[in-house]
Amino acid sequence: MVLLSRSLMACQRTQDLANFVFEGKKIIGVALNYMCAVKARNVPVPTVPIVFIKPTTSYLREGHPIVLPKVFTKVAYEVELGVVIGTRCKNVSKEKAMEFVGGYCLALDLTAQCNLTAARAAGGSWTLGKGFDTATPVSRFIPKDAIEDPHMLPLWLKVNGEIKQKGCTADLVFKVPDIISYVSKYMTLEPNDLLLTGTPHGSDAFQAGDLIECGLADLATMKFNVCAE
Ligand SMILES: O=C([O-])CC(=O)C(=O)O
Ligand SMILES: [Mg+2]
Repeated sequence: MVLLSRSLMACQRTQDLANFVFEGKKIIGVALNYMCAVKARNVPVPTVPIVFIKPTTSYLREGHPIVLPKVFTKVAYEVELGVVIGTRCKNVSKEKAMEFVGGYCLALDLTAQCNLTAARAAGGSWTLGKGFDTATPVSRFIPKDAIEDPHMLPLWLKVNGEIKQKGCTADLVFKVPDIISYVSKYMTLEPNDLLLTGTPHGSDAFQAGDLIECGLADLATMKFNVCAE
């Protein structure tokens, strides 16, 4: 009988679950969407949302570890408010956009920084650096009614018990209706599609063996062990 280490078994279980059916058809992210992150990077404030797509195979639920791909040397955590679309929509105005929200979640937009830098330098896409299996851990679904105002929510992230990110959605450059309205000019949003609204200042690299914990107001917390592929 072959004896497997606990972390190897965990990785294999996660790989089996890479085919998790994500109930939406897409995960859409917005980059550089917190004023504190824009200031920290010393870049101009975006004039339109910087939008990217992550594959649904990157989706991960609590109870399974984040698996860092061998090909990346530096993967960063990014804690984010996730917005779950409730009703199919296209070309919606900012005024009507909130009608199409079904709920929310706490999410991580894990990002291989080395790959992003290379991709940016080449003018290429961020697909691989943000799209690997397990790159989008998400909490349980938070019903829309549980959140009166999605732009007043504190969010935080700890690595091995040490606080690394602390922000508030009041600091978003583009608010939830701005993002829905903007993206829906280009593509139909469908029920359960997930929008990642960007991360506050403080995103940095983590590694195998780490414990990542994060929270959104008093609405959701989640934690993930990290293992190497
Ligand atoms: O990874 C990045 O550089 C951009 C991003 O997703 C964010 O700001 O949330
Ligand atoms: Mg992000």
